[in-house]
Amino acid sequence: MSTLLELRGVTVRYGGVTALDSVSISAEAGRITGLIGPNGAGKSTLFNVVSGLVRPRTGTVLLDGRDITRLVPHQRARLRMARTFQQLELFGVLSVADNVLTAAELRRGWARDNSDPKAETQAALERTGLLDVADERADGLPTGMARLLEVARALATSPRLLLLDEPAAGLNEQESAVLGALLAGLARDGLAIVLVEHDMDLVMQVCSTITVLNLGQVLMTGTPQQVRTDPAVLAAYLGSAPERTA
Ligand SMILES: Nc1ncnc2c1ncn2[C@@H]1O[C@H](COP(=O)(O)OP(=O)(O)OP(=O)(O)O)[C@@H](O)[C@H]1O
Repeated sequence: MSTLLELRGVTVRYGGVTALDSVSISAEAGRITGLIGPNGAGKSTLFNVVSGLVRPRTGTVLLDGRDITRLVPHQRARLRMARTFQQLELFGVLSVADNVLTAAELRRGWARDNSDPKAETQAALERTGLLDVADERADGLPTGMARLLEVARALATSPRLLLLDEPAAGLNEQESAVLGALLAGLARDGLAIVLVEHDMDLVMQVCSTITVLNLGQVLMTGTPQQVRTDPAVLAAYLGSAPERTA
């Protein structure tokens, strides 16, 4: 598998707070890379650095070997990276299908190919199991489906890198399992996925590699099994998430 995304020595400071301290992490095509850590560890900041919303004080962001550190967000999106947010960012009054179509049309606007936004929308809805609710208003969806819609919208831009910020927040066990199966399938199709998630069962099940951040630093990078049993990780969580699944 080839490395698609690489961060090298990325440091971000907000005033006196070091949100990321010389962080290096990579994500490969065809794999789900987990990014976990206690609240305030720097996970959202790292996503902001990758998507271009925050410029690092030092360090480099590479996509497919190309230095994209200085590109602004829309330039990066055109390089086919998509992101979902912790807070749902749907257009509530639009239908499920129109939420996805909006993204597919945006993509059509910048991509120089003859993709059909309607067909892309259909495919994304089918992939995420939302065809049956295509005509419903987005703000009427239960949380589980709304999270899937966020993923569908990201998929409609035909990404090769997908950044997911807590996609399982508010989902029950069964919905998380559906999401996990969807993400595993997307990775099998070649997508590089970076998953920030507090649902440790999901993270441990679908990720091939996990990086643990704590107070802006990489505590460790390893397989789920290595992370689950690492004393420093357990200490950082002070008896919370990871060891529950051990
Ligand atoms: N815009 C900002 N201004 C000042 N400090 C910030 C800003 N954004 C984040 N921080 C600080 O940077 C650190 C990292 O925050 P970040 O939101 O990246 O962590 P996180 O791991 O995503 O946390 P959570 O799991 O709670 O979402 C925290 O100390 C946070 O208070």
